[in-house]
Amino acid sequence: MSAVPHPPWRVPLVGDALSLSARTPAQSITGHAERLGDVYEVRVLRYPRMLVVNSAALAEPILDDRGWTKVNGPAFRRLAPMAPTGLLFTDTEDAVWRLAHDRLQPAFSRAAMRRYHAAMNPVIAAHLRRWSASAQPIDVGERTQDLAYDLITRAGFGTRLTSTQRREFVDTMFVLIRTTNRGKVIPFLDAVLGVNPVPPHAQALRRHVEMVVDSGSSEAPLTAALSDTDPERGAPLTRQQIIDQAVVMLIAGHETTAGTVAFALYELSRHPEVADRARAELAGTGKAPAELVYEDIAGLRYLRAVVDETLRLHPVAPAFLRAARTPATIAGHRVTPDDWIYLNLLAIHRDPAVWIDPDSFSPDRFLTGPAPLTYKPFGTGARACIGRALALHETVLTLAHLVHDHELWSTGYRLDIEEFPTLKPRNFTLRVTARAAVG
Ligand code: HEM
Repeated sequence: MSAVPHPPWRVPLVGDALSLSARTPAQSITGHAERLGDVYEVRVLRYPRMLVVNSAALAEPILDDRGWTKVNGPAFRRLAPMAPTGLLFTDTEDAVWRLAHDRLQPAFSRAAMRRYHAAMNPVIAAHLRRWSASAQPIDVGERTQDLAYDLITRAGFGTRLTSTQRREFVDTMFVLIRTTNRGKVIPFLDAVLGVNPVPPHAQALRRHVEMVVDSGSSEAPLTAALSDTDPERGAPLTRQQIIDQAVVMLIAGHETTAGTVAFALYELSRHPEVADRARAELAGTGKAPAELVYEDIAGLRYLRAVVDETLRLHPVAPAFLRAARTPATIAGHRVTPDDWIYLNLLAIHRDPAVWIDPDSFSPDRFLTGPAPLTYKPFGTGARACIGRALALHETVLTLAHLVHDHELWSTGYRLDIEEFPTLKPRNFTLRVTARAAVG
């Protein structure tokens, strides 16, 4: 059995830390693929050995929950103390994961999606009016984040926040991620110290989340699901569990969709012909975006393909981790249940064995048949994203408003991807004007 390749500069005790960028870990892990191939090993300090899987063929069997299970890597481990029972952080075998999952499921049903749709439409229209009222190019990262946070608090919880309150949450979250991410200063310092404290900002963040939950409307899907006590779904959630789930919903439910809308805007601004086709599709509905009802969104197949293609090229959650349930092999290399397997979507989604011309932005590829099994921007199996339907609906609806009512003007931006920890275009600016105002 041959040795598994690894990045250059491996150092005793420190391992491969010198070959990884603490600022852009996912991109630096991917950067080694060209030289090291479809599978290679990364060792960092006392963390388990990690096998990076870059090809669709090697990834496919690992997507099967029967042989493989989710593990939480360093990023999740650092964030877990702020919401210990949160859906994202608990083990599948942990009873609280099943309980919270079953309680939250109705918040993503078709009936719930109809409610989100009705609540989201006016919020999106109001934000976009402000985008196009700006004479200057807008900071897309800031604007998409503000919009996505407004959407999840209003449509999900029925809580109306001021822009200052929204800014406070987003700022606190950034500081929290930055301070828990001490690895950005000294890579993987947590691993050396073996500590995982609850930083002071976590208290401020939890207080904000408590306010969102307590001022929510019982009609709103997430508030209703979290406070539901139907014994059919098991024990009611405790106050701590409710706040933990709300922390996860508010963070996972806005960071990711904001990044996806931002990447879609980046691609649309570079491909005006794609924006024109999406516009033509919308014109075919005979309705303005604000008049679209929930059922109309499923008919916007081209716009949905734009979102699918955006998430293929720019999976905002760039990887997920698995471990073998029993000893197994990957490309002839033995792995044990203690190893971490890093399913690298940045590489798997561009595997030339599966995708024609993989680096080009071509939504049409999603119109010709089902996506390959290894297209997994929302993860897989029991631990796949619970918010997938909401995220897709929200992104398509936002883009519908954007392309129908606005013109996008490139500022010549060159893509630079930030990891925080989800991906987004760094310092991306764009000019957005109302279409009626275009002369
Ligand atoms: C484009 C937007 C989104 C993307 C790309 C995305 C991606 C993902 C991925 C890849 C996972 C699996 C992580 C793993 O296996 O370790 C996940 C899990 C999760 N996502 Fe999302 N997500 C998005 C939006 C949302 C939204 C809108 C919500 C909630 C409102 C949400 C809530 C969650 C939760 C709670 C989990 C954990 C599920 C569990 O472990 O049972 N996500 N997401």
